[in-house]
Amino acid sequence: MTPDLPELLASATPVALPMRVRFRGVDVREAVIFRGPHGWGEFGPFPEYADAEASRWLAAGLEAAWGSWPKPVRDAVEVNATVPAVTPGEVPGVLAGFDGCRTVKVKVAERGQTVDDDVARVAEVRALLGPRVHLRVDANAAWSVEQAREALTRLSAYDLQYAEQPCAEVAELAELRLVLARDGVDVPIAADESVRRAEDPVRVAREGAADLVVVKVAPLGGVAAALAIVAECGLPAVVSSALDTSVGIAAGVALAAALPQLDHACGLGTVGLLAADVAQRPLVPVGGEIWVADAQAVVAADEMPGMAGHELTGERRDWWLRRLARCHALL
Ligand SMILES: O=C(O)CCC(=O)c1ccccc1C(=O)O
Ligand SMILES: [Mg+2]
Repeated sequence: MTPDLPELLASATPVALPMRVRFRGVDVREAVIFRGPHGWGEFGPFPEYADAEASRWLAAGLEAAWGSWPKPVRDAVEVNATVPAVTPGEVPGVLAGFDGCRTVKVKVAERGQTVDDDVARVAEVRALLGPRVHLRVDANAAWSVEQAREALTRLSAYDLQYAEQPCAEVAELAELRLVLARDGVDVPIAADESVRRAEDPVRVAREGAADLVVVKVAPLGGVAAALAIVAECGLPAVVSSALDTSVGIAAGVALAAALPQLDHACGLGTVGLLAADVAQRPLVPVGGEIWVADAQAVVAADEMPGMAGHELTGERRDWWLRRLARCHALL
């Protein structure tokens, strides 16, 4: 499943895709796209990640291009809209990129903002979409237990499906679950960073610190590895993206399609946050779903015409190719 380095470098193309909306503090998403005998793969660990962590992202890309994926057990995957930490006025424009989505994830606890900003954003989504849509929030580990208690108590007025990674530590998540239960605040807790960036991705489940787990193919080292982690966790799973191009999203769809049980919409609509994509037919939700056959078609395509005009050059290109080589050496 692992090609030698020259074989990998032969097709490796570092690209930079502009974003429609700033997300995670970035407005250009960079990644390397390559092609193996089975199709296209993506390597796009965030720039600040060290090589050991980034090499798992490479393993996932190589699984797509040189390996294979488990058999799908469903034809389509329901997808959520993802709303970055924008102002209420920007919410309609963001939602317009997510056709037919009946679940919305709203980013909260952005640095430099307040709980009032979060409440205003969540209230705007609820007001625009009505009571039938599922709303979840994602704090990306930014809150203390006390801050999470206060924020989620206020946000629970808008009926939340769950709160994703409200605090950083497993022990904090466990404590928060007890505090919310004691207060009668009905907001389930999902673990994201506690799974994808942890030494032991199953610990959060073992310690009863989450009601469900968010799983991402690239940081967990591939579809097969992520499937095994979900099985070991024994909790409901939500597949999410790492802000990938359509190539990485296709791997997420493969995971979501192979899970024995899938009861929640998945965070795989994020191509809608990009202003450009590599694929001929970008893998965005239609009617709130992505079809597994469409994801398979992206990976098997002969060409990635969207790469044209977005190839990195010079220092940035060299940086990505050197990083790719270092991570390859770690596999
Ligand atoms: O889950 C989603 O709706 C979209 C993906 C997403 O939020 C995300 C994308 C890139 C990096 C981190 C995250 C995150 O879930 O924290
Ligand atoms: Mg998250």
